[in-house]
Amino acid sequence: MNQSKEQRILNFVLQNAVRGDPRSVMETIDKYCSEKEWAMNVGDVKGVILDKTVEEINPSIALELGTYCGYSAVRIARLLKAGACLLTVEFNPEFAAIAKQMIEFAGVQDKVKLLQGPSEVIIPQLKKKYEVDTLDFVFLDHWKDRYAPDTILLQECSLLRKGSVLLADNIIFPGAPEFIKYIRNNPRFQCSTYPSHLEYMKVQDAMEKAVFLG
Ligand SMILES: CCc1ncnc2c1ncn2[C@@H]1O[C@H](/C=C/CNC(=O)c2cc(-c3ccc(F)cc3)cc(O)c2O)[C@@H](O)[C@H]1O
Ligand SMILES: [Mg+2]
Repeated sequence: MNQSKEQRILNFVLQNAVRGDPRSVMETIDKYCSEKEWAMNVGDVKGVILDKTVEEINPSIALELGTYCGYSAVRIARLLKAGACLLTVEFNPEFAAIAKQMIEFAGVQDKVKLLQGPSEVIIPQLKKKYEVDTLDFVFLDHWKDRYAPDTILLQECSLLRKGSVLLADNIIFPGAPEFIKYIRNNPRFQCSTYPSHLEYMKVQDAMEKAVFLG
């Protein structure tokens, strides 16, 4: 049975990146996906916006929705301080298995907990099963029609506190119109937009930052 694109990306990293070096893993994925096969990683351009947001918040506990191959999990985890943790949620078992290997190869496994399952099941489990109090940072990069319902669910589960920061990928392309409508008209969020470009393409995209006001 021939390999999936995601398996080819992982193999390229295992053969070309430096084990234990997160930046080398990121650069190797970016190289493969810009030169050989496009894939929906946040990428090196929007990745800088993600980096700056994570560095600004310096989160103790972060959540990512949509692990995919683990590119942004590695990107976020490499910036986390000692003792900080990224919880990343992925419901596709093949992608979860690939991401697990990617995260371990990069050497950030001690900072990352990969939770396999749909976000609407995992989010309500975060407090009791995963001992989360509130989240400092949430990166939304899963199915775009899930951004709004999951943002509502995070509030219903009391997982946001005054100052919690959400960062959403792809609000221009493919777009997340329901999320934008919800979040920009919601007085409990302070929103700002970061225009950028779609990963590996000369196409406009943007990220939306939303600070929960409590
Ligand atoms: C049930 C909730 C739920 N729970 C847990 N895991 C979930 C989940 N829903 C989804 N996942 C996983 O997350 C990832 C999906 C991510 C979805 N991302 C895009 O669709 C996207 C597309 C483009 C683009 C496509 C085509 C173009 F032409 C241009 C751009 C660019 C981008 O940056 C993009 O992020 C996969 O691993 C899913 O298994
Ligand atoms: Mg994306």
